[in-house]
Order: sequence, then C-alpha cells, then structure tokens
Amino acid sequence: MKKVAIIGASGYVGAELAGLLAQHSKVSIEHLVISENSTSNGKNFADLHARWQGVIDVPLLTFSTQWFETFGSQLDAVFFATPHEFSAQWASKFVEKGVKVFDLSGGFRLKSLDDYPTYYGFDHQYPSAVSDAQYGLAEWHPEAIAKAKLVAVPGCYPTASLLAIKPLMTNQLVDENQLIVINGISGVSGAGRNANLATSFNEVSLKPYNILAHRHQPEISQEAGAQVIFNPHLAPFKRGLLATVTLSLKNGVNKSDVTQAFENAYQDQPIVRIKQSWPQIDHVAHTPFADVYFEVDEEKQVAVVSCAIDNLLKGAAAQAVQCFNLSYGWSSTEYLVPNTVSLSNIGSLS
Ligand SMILES: NC(=O)C1=CN([C@@H]2O[C@H](COP(=O)(O)OP(=O)(O)OC[C@H]3O[C@@H](n4cnc5c(N)ncnc54)[C@H](OP(=O)(O)O)[C@@H]3O)[C@@H](O)[C@H]2O)C=CC1
Ligand SMILES: CC(=O)N[C@@H](CCC(=O)OP(=O)(O)O)C(=O)O
Repeated sequence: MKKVAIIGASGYVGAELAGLLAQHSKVSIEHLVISENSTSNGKNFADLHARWQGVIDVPLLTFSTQWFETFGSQLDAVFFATPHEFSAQWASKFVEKGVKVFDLSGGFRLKSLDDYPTYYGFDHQYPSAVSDAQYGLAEWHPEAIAKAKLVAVPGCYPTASLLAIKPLMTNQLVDENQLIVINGISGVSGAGRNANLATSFNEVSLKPYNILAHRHQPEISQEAGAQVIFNPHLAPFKRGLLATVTLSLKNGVNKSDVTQAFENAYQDQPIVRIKQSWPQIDHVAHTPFADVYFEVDEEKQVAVVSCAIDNLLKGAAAQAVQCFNLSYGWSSTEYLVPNTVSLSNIGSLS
C-alpha cells in the first residue's frame, strides 16, 4: 500500500485526484491538505465536494512547516494540485525526504529558467530540480517517468496539443519551416474553483484569451520541438477541452503516412482513442480518455488533428495517476480504465 497526500484538496484538480486515488486499491490517502490561510479550514473534504459524501468524509488539514516536518517523510508520494509558485518552493523539499512528487502545476514543466518570470511571474529558486524534473506526458515518456523522483504533469492544453502533434513530429512528417497553429477551447473549470468575475456564469461567453502570451505556448513548443502559435479560448461549459492543430506536411507525405504514425503511436495505449470522426467533448468529459481524429489534404500538404480531453482528468488528475502507476511499475491505466468487455466475457456468464 502506497501512502500518499494531496496538497490542494479543496480545489477542482485535488478533488478529482482524491476521487481517483480513493478507488485505487494500492493507495492509502493519508492526508488531504489545503493552504495555511484557506477559507476551507475546519471543513471536511465532502463539505466542499458533496459528490464524495459518505465516501471521502475526512477532515482537511492545513499545510504548514510543522505538518511537513511531522508527516512529510512518512509518505511514499505527494501530489501538488496547488498554485505554480507554491509547488516550485516545496516540491524538492519532499524529494529530499525520499518522497516521490507529482506536481500538477506548471512549477517544473519549463526547462528554461528565464521563462518562469516571463510566463509564471516568479524566479525559480530550484534550478537543479527543474533540470531533473521529468515531463509527465504518460504515453510518450513511460520509462523516464518510471525512474523520476519529480514528475511535472503536463498542463491541460499541452496534453491535448502534444497528443495531436507528437506522432507527426517524431516521424518527421512536419515541414519545420512552417508554424504549427493550435486552437484550444476549454471549459470554465480550467480556471480553478476560486470565484472570479471573468469566469462567473453571466460573464462567460466563447472568446479568445491570452493570445500570443499564454504560458502553455512555451510548454508545447518545448515538448513538440517546434515553434507553435497557441490560441486559447474560454467556452461556456464546465468540463472538457479541445485542441485542433493545423500542421504543414513535408512534400510527398500522404494520408497513409499520417495514419500509420497515429496507429503506431497509440494502438497499444488504451487512454488515447483514434476516432473515425471529429472528437466531441461530451464523449470524454468525466473520463480519462483522449479522443483523436485527423484529416489530411494531400494537395495543400496540410494535416488538421483534433484532440478532446477532460481538462481535469487526462488534462490533470488522471494523467497524474498514470504517472504514479508507472513510477511503481504498474500499468499506467491501473484503476483508470476498466477491463474491456467482450462478447466472450458476457458469454461466460450464461
Ligand atoms: N483546472 C484545470 O483544468 C487544471 C489545473 N491545473 C493546475 O493544477 C493546480 C490546481 O488547479 P485547480 O484545482 O484548478 O485550482 P483551484 O483554485 O481549484 O485549487 C487550488 C488549490 O490549491 C490550494 N492552495 C492555494 N494556495 C496554496 C498554498 N499557498 N499552499 C497550499 N495550498 C494552496 C487551494 O487551497 P485553498 O484555496 O483552500 O487554500 C486549492 O486547494 C494549478 O497549478 C493549476 O494550474 C493543471 C491542469 C488542468
Ligand atoms: C480556462 C482556463 O483558464 N484554463 C487555464 C489552464 C489550466 C491548466 O492547464 O493549467 P496549468 O495552469 O496547470 O498550466 C488557463 O488558461 O490558465
């Protein structure tokens, strides 16, 4: 049994993590932690996240240096579902105590230290932890994730964008002289639980935001190994995210090359489903799946690839659990994807 704590359990991502880990038979959730000055201080987890009433009815604990000194080294793993700067300050202190860290913030995703003040608004104080941190795109780096002490779980838009881009980039099918253009659309839970005028019910309307300035642009470029233009949009629904990516193909690349690249990448990856038509957010919301579809125009040498995920699951908590599973040598989909139901299974009951 692996002993874990979730820091940030009052938030949306922390709640999804608690739900997934509570159903994982090899995990014992030891502590659900919130910030020192949290307005949720003194409450139970299920007071905030009522769907877990009767299932995860435990008190939330507040983070403090004393909590860290007392309980830190008793854990096998800790999940940070906290603001970026908090993770950046605390993650390596857990690593030093021999605790595996799964950071769901952007505190360790970027390799260039100069990008932290530009995109995250703080100077990183732990350069060697940044350099050691392993990017946690589970389908693409399973061996490295398995060995890492600190996993930087990807952002939600980067997860969908990279699942769409990487099969083509790794097979060298993309014309590197052309920009890759990504249009991303996210539901409002992407902005977190705290009230904010821009994300309040009456204000939300489909619109672009943070164009040419979003922190996920350098993250996607770094992991794709290519320059990208990233256009995020906020949409009036709660959960789910879609990234539609336009890529120029090298001369002579055809639809069968593209199909082969996607099949090779994902045929043994149950979380990524290659569809026969454009993906829909409703088909992935509340699931760990990523649905992908593409079309190729051989005359214009262009591919358009679309990937839909649940921003809180494959875009955060479920991907963190994939990384956690890999780091203990288990299948990445353990307790995320049920066994496939087949006619022979059904037949065996009769
Ligand atoms: N929402 C999404 O779709 C995704 C979010 N992420 C990332 O995951 C992280 C959590 O996001 P989300 O759940 O949406 O955000 P929320 O705002 O819903 O939750 C943030 C959590 O962090 C806690 N927190 C805030 N400050 C501190 C602190 N100083 N010390 C300890 N805990 C603190 C909050 O506790 P309290 O307020 O009670 O003190 C709360 O539990 C963020 O880094 C976000 O960028 C990643 C991928 C997708
Ligand atoms: C709709 C919305 O506001 N979405 C968030 C992205 C959430 C995410 O993936 O998170 P990280 O903060 O971990 O990078 C945003 O654009 O900032």
